[in-house]
Amino acid sequence: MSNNTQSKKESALIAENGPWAAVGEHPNAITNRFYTYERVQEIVAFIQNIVPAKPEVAIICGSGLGGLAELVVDKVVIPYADIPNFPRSTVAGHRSNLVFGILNGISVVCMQGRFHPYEGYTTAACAFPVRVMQMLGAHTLIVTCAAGGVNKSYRVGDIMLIKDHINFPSMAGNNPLIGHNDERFGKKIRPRFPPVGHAYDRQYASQMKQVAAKHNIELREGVYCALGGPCYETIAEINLLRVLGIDAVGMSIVHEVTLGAHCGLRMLGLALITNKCLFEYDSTIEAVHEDVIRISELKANELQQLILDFVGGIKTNKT
Ligand SMILES: O=P(O)(O)O[C@@H]1C[C@H](O)[C@@H](CO)O1
Ligand SMILES: Nc1nc2[nH]cnc2c(=O)[nH]1
Repeated sequence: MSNNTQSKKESALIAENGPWAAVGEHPNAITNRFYTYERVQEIVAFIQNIVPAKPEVAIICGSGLGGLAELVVDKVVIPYADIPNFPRSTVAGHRSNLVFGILNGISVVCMQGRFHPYEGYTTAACAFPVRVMQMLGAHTLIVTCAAGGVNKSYRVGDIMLIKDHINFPSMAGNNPLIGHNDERFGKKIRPRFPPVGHAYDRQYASQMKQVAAKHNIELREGVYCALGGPCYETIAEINLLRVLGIDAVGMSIVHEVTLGAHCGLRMLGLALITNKCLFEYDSTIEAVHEDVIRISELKANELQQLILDFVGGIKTNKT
């Protein structure tokens, strides 16, 4: 059936039966109807056939930060393209691999490449791999990303521990949990209205601060906000974000953390400040993705050191 015929049929259905016939037609609801619990189970079974060992920690690598996965030993690499119904990353600085193995003594799975809404994926599609990784056995999710520094005191190359986030897409009605709430995702019953006020684990945050202090790495702590992208921000937008108390701005993480909270993961977030945001109209510097990747790769070692040490300190969960 052509798209046109399909939408004519849907319109006729709504005209005949009222607006409730459209329930479930939000793009995220459609995605969630596709990535059902059973489909996630199928993907998990496919992966377990290749890698029987359970990962404990899931790591999502941000722009230019995929090198972390190279530190994994006893590695098994599964290209996204080989996994049934798995999306592919289309952005420079993001490879498209799931990397399994051991990182500083703990079993991990790394997403070497993430999905962003500006690539054309719904936020539900961008985030659904979090459910896959949780179902594979992960109890912890570490999200990393490149971000622009909104806080005027931040410098290029700073690493920010994410204390909290502002999910602008969700505030505008684009939350990855829109649609049917399948209570089976996660170990407990997952609620229709999950709390996210403590999505970033406070104990993990203080452990990360200790790791940074040990390595003499200055760690900022602040609020990350996600916008839809792919444009970088206007000067007026940056000034607005600053008034709102936002420290760093990016185009990812928040939908992943939302699903992570829904399925009960303990989470830690790190943003690498790859560029200073524009505040002044007479400034001539503009953000460019090539610079974002260059700075990420330049500072990757520090970020990797932090994560390596941090995961080494996570108590193995044998339950
Ligand atoms: O995947 P992350 O959030 O690290 O990537 C950021 C946001 C855009 O994808 C890109 C812009 O340069 O970097
Ligand atoms: N939205 C946004 N994302 C980024 N990712 C890296 N730098 C930036 C930035 O300045 N703005």
